[in-house]
Amino acid sequence: QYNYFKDRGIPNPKPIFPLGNFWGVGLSVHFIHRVNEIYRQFKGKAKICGFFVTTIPAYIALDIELIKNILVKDFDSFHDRGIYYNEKADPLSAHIFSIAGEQWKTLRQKMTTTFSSGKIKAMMPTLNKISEEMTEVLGEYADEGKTLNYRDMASRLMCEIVGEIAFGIKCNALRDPNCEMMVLSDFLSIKDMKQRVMYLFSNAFPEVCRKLNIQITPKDVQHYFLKIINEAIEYREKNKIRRNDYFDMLLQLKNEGKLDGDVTNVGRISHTDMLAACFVFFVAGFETSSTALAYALYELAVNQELQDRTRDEIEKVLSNYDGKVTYEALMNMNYPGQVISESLRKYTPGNVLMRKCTKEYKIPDTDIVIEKGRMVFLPMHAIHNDPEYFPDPEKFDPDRFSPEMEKERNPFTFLPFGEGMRICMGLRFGLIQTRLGLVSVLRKYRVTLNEKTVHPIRLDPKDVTMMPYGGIWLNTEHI
Ligand code: HEM
Repeated sequence: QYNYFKDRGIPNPKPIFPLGNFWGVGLSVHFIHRVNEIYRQFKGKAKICGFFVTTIPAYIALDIELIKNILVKDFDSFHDRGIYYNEKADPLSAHIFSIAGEQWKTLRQKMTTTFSSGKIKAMMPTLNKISEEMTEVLGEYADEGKTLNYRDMASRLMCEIVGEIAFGIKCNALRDPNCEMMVLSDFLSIKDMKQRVMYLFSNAFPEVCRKLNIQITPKDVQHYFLKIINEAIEYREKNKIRRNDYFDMLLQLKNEGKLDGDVTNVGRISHTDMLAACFVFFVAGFETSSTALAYALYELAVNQELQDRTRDEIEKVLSNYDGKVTYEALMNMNYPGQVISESLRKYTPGNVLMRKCTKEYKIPDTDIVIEKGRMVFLPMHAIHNDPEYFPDPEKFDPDRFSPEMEKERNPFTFLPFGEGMRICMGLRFGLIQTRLGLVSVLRKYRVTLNEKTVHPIRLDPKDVTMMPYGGIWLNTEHI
């Protein structure tokens, strides 16, 4: 089995039975560090290399042109992510991030309009109310001179937003770090060994697992989310409640097949689609946005000059909007936007993009043929930290994203939201909520590094997300 790549003339790091190239991953080595090591070992020597997830061969694309082809030009051969889902046994798993083929295409077409700028604008009053509550909580920490784990606070902010916007409930995460949704969010880290083995197994043998009706969403998570979503559907339908939130839009799609004010009828979504669409907001939007915000604040705490510049730019832009944090004001915040981009570069929350080969694929100008069914990983965190594309990659430098610098760069070297037909569906919303978080903190407070933070940051190897070991502890001072 371990001769798979050798027989095909494709370079690969030496595997050792039975874990292949996964020894230590999830225990002493973070998954992304192993991928980065392999990228650095073979980059420049080949367009693609192989590695073994236990005994299963998978690819890592090393060449930017090949990455572009996989994501865009040859999408036809790579339209799925190869993630296990099971509509019947595990309805929450069948969300748009995981589902495949025609089923994905139809649902994506129906759901695209839910993230238009007009729809997000309508959600701004709710977002502003939540950010004001966070500002109040931070004020209490500032008054008492207590340090705060901003990695956790960023998650609590995003949890509160997801609760209100996607589930129509107030989960009180800003005041209560142990609220149910926050506690359950732990499953996203896949730290539990049994859960990790289940993920590996179900993605390696999806057909077997489908036949056996294997459920990968933990039972307590499934129970909680099905309950709150079904209750909210019933309550809103019975009482004819209308609100400007994502949940309302999904209800419109479920019941009418189109959104209020839209002319085109895109077709109704099923009840199961609705359940999974609420859940995907949590799975795809919560951890990513909070990671981007927390690391941006960490870097600005380390570099006070950058923090002052960011704050000045925020005030300058807001002065054109009567000091109000509107959708347009957030979209026009160029430098704070660059700070978020730099955070997404250095700490890329979606650290590898995944594609499953859905139709045999010959890599242009080579003899290499990728078989149908094989997984290909696109190592975006490694590319974002490659000195060839981002000189001195350890340096946090938002000027890398000035319009002039961006023009000079191959756009496929910076893909924090992915690219092509499966690009992040919540991109605009993700940017808005992250910028809103940054603005809300910096307008009123100065953050400085507390000695409790492990500095420089080390990732927690047991976590699949970009979780900093020990948290990001910052002091909060009134401006
Ligand atoms: C800063 C915040 C965010 C980042 C960095 C991010 C990143 C990503 C990445 C890397 C992907 C994979 C793209 C690919 O494979 O080409 C993705 C997909 C996705 N994201 Fe986001 N995301 C963010 C926020 C959000 C939010 C707020 C939502 C809200 C629902 C969301 C929903 C999705 C969905 C549904 C997909 C799957 C799209 C599909 O397969 O058709 N994301 N995101």
